Amino acid sequence: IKDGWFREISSQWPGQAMTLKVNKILHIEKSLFQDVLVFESETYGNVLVLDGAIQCTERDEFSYQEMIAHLPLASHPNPKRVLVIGGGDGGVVREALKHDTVEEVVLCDIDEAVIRVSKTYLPHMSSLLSDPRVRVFIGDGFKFLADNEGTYDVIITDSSDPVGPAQSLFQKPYFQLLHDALAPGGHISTQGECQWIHLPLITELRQIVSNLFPVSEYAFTTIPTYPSGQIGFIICSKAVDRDLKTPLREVKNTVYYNSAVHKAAFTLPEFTRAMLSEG
Ligand SMILES: NCCCN[C@H]1CC[C@H](N)CC1
Repeated sequence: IKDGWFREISSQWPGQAMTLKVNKILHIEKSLFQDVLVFESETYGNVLVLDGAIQCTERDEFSYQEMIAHLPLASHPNPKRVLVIGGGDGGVVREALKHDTVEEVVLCDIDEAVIRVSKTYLPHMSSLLSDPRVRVFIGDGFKFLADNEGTYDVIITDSSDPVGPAQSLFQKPYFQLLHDALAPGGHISTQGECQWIHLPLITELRQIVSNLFPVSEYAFTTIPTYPSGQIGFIICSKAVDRDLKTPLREVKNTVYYNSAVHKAAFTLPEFTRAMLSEG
């Protein structure tokens, strides 16, 4: 932070950096896995930063949390058991609980510091971590998945970037574990980075999932504080005839997501569509 501005400078998005005006630094910590920073911004509320990358801000987090959760959940006929890998801030858990069919949400995040810090500084995201339908585990998602084959209707991987603790969550072995931990007809969604910056990675991910799942799609949403103002999602189904682009029911109490936005999210610009279809 220099002259009162936080700059999201990273080799992952060379030559560009989102900058936010800082009112007050609220928390700095080096956890077992990453550098944790929370600051109060002038115009985006409290901001959580891990290893220099913006994870969520109070002002725009709902876009990402709603879309990564409702795209796989609203297109699933009867999701009861949901698993969130990562997502220690609690935003995805909050969204999953908006589905009346959901009986249980299990969260597995490797870093207890993220959960602890979110409870203090991101109350609107973390408050439902204490809901009776929620169970929280601190540990490696890899191991958790391996111990829970054929169990979950929807598994959401709400991860940081493919550098540091989340690196393994962008590789083939992880997607195989996701596939095997799903109940029949299950869905996954994963944080799918940005088409303006990570198209080679996204292409690689699409190839991995198209060999594992009968149905796989890429969708994206707009979100001001992520690099280039948007973020994508890899959405897959184990059911051969499932249409992930069609919501099967309305989701109430959302701020970004609705059925029209659900369908539109899968409409890709030509440069992305072409790259992903060539593979
Ligand atoms: N719930 C936390 C969201 C984490 N996802 C982010 C996507 C964009 C990345 N540059 C940083 C993590």
